[in-house]
Amino acid sequence: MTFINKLSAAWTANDSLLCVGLDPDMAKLPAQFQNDPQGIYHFCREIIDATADLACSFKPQIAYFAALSAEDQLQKICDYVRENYPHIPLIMDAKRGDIGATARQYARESYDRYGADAVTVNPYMGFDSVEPYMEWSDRGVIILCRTSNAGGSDLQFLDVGGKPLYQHVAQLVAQKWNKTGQCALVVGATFPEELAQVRAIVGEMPLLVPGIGAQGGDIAATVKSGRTASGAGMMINSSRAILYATPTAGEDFAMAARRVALETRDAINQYRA
Ligand SMILES: O=c1ccn([C@@H]2O[C@H](COP(=O)(O)O)[C@@H](O)[C@H]2O)c(=O)[nH]1
Repeated sequence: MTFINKLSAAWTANDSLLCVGLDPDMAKLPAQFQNDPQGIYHFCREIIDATADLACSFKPQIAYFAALSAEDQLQKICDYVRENYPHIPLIMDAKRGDIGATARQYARESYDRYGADAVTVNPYMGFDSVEPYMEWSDRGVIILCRTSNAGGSDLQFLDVGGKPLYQHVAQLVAQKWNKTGQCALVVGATFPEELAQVRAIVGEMPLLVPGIGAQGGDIAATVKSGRTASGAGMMINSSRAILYATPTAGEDFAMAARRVALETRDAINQYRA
């Protein structure tokens, strides 16, 4: 099954456009995980179990693991998702970008080592830096387009032949690079007008949309701007707001994460029609 088909099935099975981000920050983990050498794995596993029926995808951000030399734990987390929730797409947020020969090694890392269904990549080095990822024909290639951070405007808003660079990237990917139908784009929830522009350019192409939750993106505006005609088409990511939800009376961290994931999934669903 291809990444796009798996994603489409997960949207339907869990009635969800919510992508649960796995960004384990040691300083924010509950105390019991801070003294455990496998604490990152155990924490993420509980988050995954608590939210798997509410998510259309899981997105580990590789930096949080690499910074702590915890790649072994990332590998175990990926194995755990594939074994226990094989119908939920796993997106490796790596934002890689390099010459073709090196790109192929990065693709092997995400697809073969971690078994990810899709990986985020940077388009700045051009098509020959993205093409190697497409050799894995059943996997997804999610290309940065209009990122959620304010500084993204420094380059992504530059005028390129009468339109901003991010629109040029959207057009290039939709019309030229996506020959195999494996591509998706990253567009931040913090820029709903640009999200609508990208949707108009790319048709039904899936969009990974970070920026709700901790970054403050508006859910209603995000969904209205980015949905497809069928009310899907997006993986709307939230990481810190779910991972570090403050427990209320009688809850533990995983129950709190589930509560916030459920509220977020349902808030998104309100605007899909
Ligand atoms: O434009 C982008 C691209 C990627 N991200 C990543 O998404 C999550 C967001 O985490 P929150 O805690 O929900 O803010 C994180 O892994 C980023 O690296 C992004 O925010 N913006």
